[in-house]
Amino acid sequence: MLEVPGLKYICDYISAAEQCQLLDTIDRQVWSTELKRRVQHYGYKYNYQKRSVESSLYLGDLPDWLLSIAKQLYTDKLTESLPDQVIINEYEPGQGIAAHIDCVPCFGETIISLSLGSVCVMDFTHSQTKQKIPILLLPGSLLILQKQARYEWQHGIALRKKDKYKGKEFVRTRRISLTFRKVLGITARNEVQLL
Ligand SMILES: O=C(O)CCC(=O)C(=O)O
Ligand SMILES: [Fe+2]
Repeated sequence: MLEVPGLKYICDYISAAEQCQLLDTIDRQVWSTELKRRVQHYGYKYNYQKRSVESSLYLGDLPDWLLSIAKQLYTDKLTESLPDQVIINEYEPGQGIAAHIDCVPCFGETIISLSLGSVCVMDFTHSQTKQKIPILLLPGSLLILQKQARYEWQHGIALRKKDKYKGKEFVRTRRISLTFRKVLGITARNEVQLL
C-alpha cells in the first residue's frame, strides 16, 4: 500500500449496517446511462467529453446523505477542504474504468473513493515508469489519493469478472463507489450569487 506515495487506505470506514443503508439510498436515486457503467453525479456534473466541470453544471448542494459523509471526511482531516462534488459509479462484474488521472484543473488535491459491494482490485500505474501496483479494495473502505498518487499515478479497474490478488481469487459481484472531490475555481456561493 505504501508503495504508491500519497496513497492511503482505510479499512471499515463505515459499518456494514451503514453500507447497506447507503446502498439502499443510492438505489432509490436516478442513474445516468451516459456511460457503459451507470453513474450518478452530485454537486456538479462532470462533462466526460470535455473532461471539465463548469459553473453551468452546478446541480445544487450535496444531498444530506452525502453531505454527512463529506463532513465526516473533512472533520477526520482526510481532506483539506469540504468535498462539494460526488460521482457514484456502479460496476457490474466485467465492467471497469480505464486508467486515468482525475482532471487536474477541475478538482482539488485530494480524491477520496468509498467502496461498497464487491471486493475489487484497482491498478495504479506510474505515468512515466509504467510501474504497476494492484490494490485490493474492500467494501466499507476508503481510498485516499493525494500527492504522487493523485498526480503521477493513473488508477483504473480492469474489465474482468474476477480478480487475483496475492495468489487468491476474488469473484466480482456488483460494486458501487462514491468519489468525493472539491471542485476548483467555482464555489456554490458564486453560483447562488449568479442566480
Ligand atoms: O471506482 C472507484 O473507486 C474509482 C472511480 C474513479 O476513479 C473515478 O470516478 O474517477
Ligand atoms: Fe478516478
